[in-house]
Amino acid sequence: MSDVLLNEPIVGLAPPVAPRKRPTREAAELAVRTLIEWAGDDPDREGLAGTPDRVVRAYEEFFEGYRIDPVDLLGRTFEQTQSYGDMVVLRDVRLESHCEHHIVPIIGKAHVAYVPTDRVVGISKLARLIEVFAKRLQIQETLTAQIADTINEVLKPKGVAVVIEAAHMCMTTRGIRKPGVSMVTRRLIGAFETEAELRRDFLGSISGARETFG
Ligand SMILES: Nc1nc2c(ncn2[C@@H]2O[C@H](COP(=O)(O)OP(=O)(O)OP(=O)(O)O)[C@@H](O)[C@H]2O)c(=O)[nH]1
Ligand SMILES: [Zn+2]
Repeated sequence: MSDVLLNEPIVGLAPPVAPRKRPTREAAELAVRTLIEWAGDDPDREGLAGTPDRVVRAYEEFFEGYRIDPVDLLGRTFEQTQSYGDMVVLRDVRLESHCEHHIVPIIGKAHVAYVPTDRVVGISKLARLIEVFAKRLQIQETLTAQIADTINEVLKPKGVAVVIEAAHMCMTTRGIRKPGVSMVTRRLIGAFETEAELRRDFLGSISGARETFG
């Protein structure tokens, strides 16, 4: 099992939208048709006739994160009426992404925590933020860092922690073919990095974390 520690900033915030001009839908469908032919099948047979259209529509869902601005998403915050100063944890958020090397699924879960200052964010926005970065071509380290860095830069909390545990289908269905392997990445910022007790509380509060991290 890989356990990658990401305490040094390795990436800045990802651009909110893909920087490149998109090719046309027709060009994308033609590319799928080429891959079908390359795989050895007939793209004109009945069962495959609608497949380029379906694949392009599936890609729109898989990669919708390029069209959403993560900073904008976290922009709406609430002022606290009481001064809640403890951590807020969102755990076991289902995560579906695609690896940038093979474009096959990465499936797992994310745990996110932050210690608010004077403003809090709607918890659904944290789950949406995970989606925005997951619905792009990723490696798990970058995904983990982008989620944590965005929360840190937009909310400016006392601390942020992100842990992702995921299985990479490029390791289970092809290549080395090792089922049952999870990759675990984490990024701890601010109080989660400097305060051992807070870190322990967080790791203890996420399912499986105690077992994984000791
Ligand atoms: N660190 C990291 N590696 C990843 C991630 N997703 C996939 N990989 C790895 O990326 C590597 C790409 O290696 P390459 O040698 O270029 O590709 P490949 O020939 O298809 O490699 P194999 O998967 O070993 O067959 C592989 O070792 C994958 O397991 C990820 O999120 N983080
Ligand atoms: Zn891969």
